[in-house]
Amino acid sequence: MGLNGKDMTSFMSDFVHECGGYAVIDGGFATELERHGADLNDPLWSAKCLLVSPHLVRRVHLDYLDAGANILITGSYQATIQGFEAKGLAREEAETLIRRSVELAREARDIYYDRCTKDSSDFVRDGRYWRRPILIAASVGSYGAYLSDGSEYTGDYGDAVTVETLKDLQRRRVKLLVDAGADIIAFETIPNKLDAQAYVELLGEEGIDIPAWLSFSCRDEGKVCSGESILECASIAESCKQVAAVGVNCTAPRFIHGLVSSISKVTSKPVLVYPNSGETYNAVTKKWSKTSGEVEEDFVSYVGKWREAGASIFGGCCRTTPNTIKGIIKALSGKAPGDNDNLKFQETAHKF
Ligand SMILES: C[S+](C)CC[C@H](N)C(=O)O
Ligand SMILES: N[C@@H](CCS)C(=O)O
Ligand SMILES: [Zn+2]
Repeated sequence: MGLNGKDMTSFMSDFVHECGGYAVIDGGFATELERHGADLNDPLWSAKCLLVSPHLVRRVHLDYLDAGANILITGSYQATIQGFEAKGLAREEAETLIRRSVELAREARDIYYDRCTKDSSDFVRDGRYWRRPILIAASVGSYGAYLSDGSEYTGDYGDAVTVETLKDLQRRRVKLLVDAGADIIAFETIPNKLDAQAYVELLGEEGIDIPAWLSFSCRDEGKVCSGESILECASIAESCKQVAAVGVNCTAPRFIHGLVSSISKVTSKPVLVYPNSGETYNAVTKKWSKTSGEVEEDFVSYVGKWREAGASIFGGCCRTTPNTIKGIIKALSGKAPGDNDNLKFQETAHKF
């Protein structure tokens, strides 16, 4: 059964509360697939693994649950019907793979909970059963992600692309992700206002009955990748009651503090951040390289500042790993996952 508008708006603030004041997203999904040996030099990028190595997708989700994440982002970032059809798959097969992305994350969550129940020393508290709240966020990469030319970092789609073009790409895909049992839609790495506008319209037009978040890729402390203002983009998200959180992902850590401060000025929704490592992506070679002349401070050392600026949901994007997530949790809680005292943060809320 779906949520009503009011519940959708408060869905993530309720979840953050349930988690103990802040929630932790996973880290780079594609990055962890590559660490397990996947070759993602393909127009489908990480979505290739839904087709050729679904066991690895489940494995990566489990890696992030073991690291302590409260939110798993599915492997559907670049999984589109059109993208799979271009590979020669039938429409039905494409739709099955898109649904499968959510099912694999749900399976990982079930395996994780099952394992926790069996190894219950971390699971029983004051004689009662508790389990860490875990959400499945269905990734919807932007139109630029589908193009597979790195334009999620420029926001430049050319004049021929309209809001209708973007909605047509995403419409069926979003419904499949919802029907497969996602808890929330993660519209992510959004580089411009056009994409944001399309998502907000789509949520209303299609009567999507689960909440969504909108997360932008940004070029500096004040602008999304297209050069448009983060304030204007965040305001589009703020205007939609189905949007339960707004924030920034796949952006260099050094810009996040300023971006969170700006976003916090125009929204009462929870602000989420899951930056990348600060490296630069080459869409031709599909490889990352260190940005010349820039030295990133340790990602984790920024986390406290992001929290002070108003963020309450934290994770990592490209080139971050389960270790990054463990570091984030340590920075926020002062303890590593697995420490018993950490139950306040890690194991709150859900009572069987
Ligand atoms: C977030 S980027 C690194 C994803 C990959 C890109 N859309 C590509 O296909 O090259
Ligand atoms: N959820 C995607 C985002 C890419 S920017 C991933 O982590 O691979
Ligand atoms: Zn990323």
